[in-house]
Amino acid sequence: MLRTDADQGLAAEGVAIAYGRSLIVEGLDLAVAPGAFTALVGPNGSGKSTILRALAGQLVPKAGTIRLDGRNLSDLSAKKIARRVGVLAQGPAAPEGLTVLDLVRQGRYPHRSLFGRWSEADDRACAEALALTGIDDLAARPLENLSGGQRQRAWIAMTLAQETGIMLLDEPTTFLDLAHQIELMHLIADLVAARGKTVVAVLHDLNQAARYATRMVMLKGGKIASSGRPSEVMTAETVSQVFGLAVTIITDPVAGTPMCIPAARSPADGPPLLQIGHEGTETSRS
Ligand SMILES: Nc1ncnc2c1ncn2[C@@H]1O[C@H](COP(=O)(O)OP(=O)(O)OP(=O)(O)O)[C@@H](O)[C@H]1O
Repeated sequence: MLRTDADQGLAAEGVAIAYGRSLIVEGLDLAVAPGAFTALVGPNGSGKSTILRALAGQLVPKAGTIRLDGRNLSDLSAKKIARRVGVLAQGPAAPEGLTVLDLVRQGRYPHRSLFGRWSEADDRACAEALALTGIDDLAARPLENLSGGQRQRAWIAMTLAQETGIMLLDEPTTFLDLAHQIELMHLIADLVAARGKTVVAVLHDLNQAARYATRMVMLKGGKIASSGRPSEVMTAETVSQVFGLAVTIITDPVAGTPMCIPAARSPADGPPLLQIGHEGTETSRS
């Protein structure tokens, strides 16, 4: 059969997802752009994690189809999916006593056959994942003795060691201090630009999303409110409408990407403490 670009990567077609009787997502059409960094953004409870879990094959849609490289995800084994799609869940848990290196080595599981021996390629992938996340020196430490940010980097390293073409990351910057957040965003952007990875990341920081992602998908109430390049999605009108918050969009003075500044507090709270001047500069309330 002739394969086309449409057969490569992940795509949801007419997907509905429910927890029991509550329908969370309906009529979702989302073709994940191959070789792009897509940021999934939206208010709390808008369905970001739910959609990510469905794209990872962890939730079976009530209706519609999710395709991986043209094949129905529901027809593929967990191991087959894991060779192609790496997943960083939100708040993952690990058994007590597991060291960072043990965890990272788990990332190689999808590449091992039943009696397959640990290979040099496995070692190299783990070493590289530890180095990329800057946690080589923590390799022997049990996970439960680490700070939240160190633990989060260990989980990211495990996902990297999996060496998949597609990575689905649910709030990867959770627990990370600002410097490590920026480092991680650079790392993701580099993996996409230099290694052709496809990344979908749930992000709460709209400005980081607009700065580093090449595409944004903004959700509201389980539906796509807007999708496209950050400059297309990050408009004052869309952000205000989706988040119910008046905002001003200025140009990020460093990256040149759209940057969202909340323009006012709720009217009940009185006038804003800070107002945005015409040139995008902050002026204090007098
Ligand atoms: N396991 C579950 N069982 C029942 N309802 C759930 C479950 N997980 C999520 N939900 C509900 O589904 C809706 C979407 O949740 P989801 O976690 O996908 O949102 P989100 O956009 O990722 O939110 P947040 O930004 O707060 O992480 C919410 O109303 C939530 O209460």
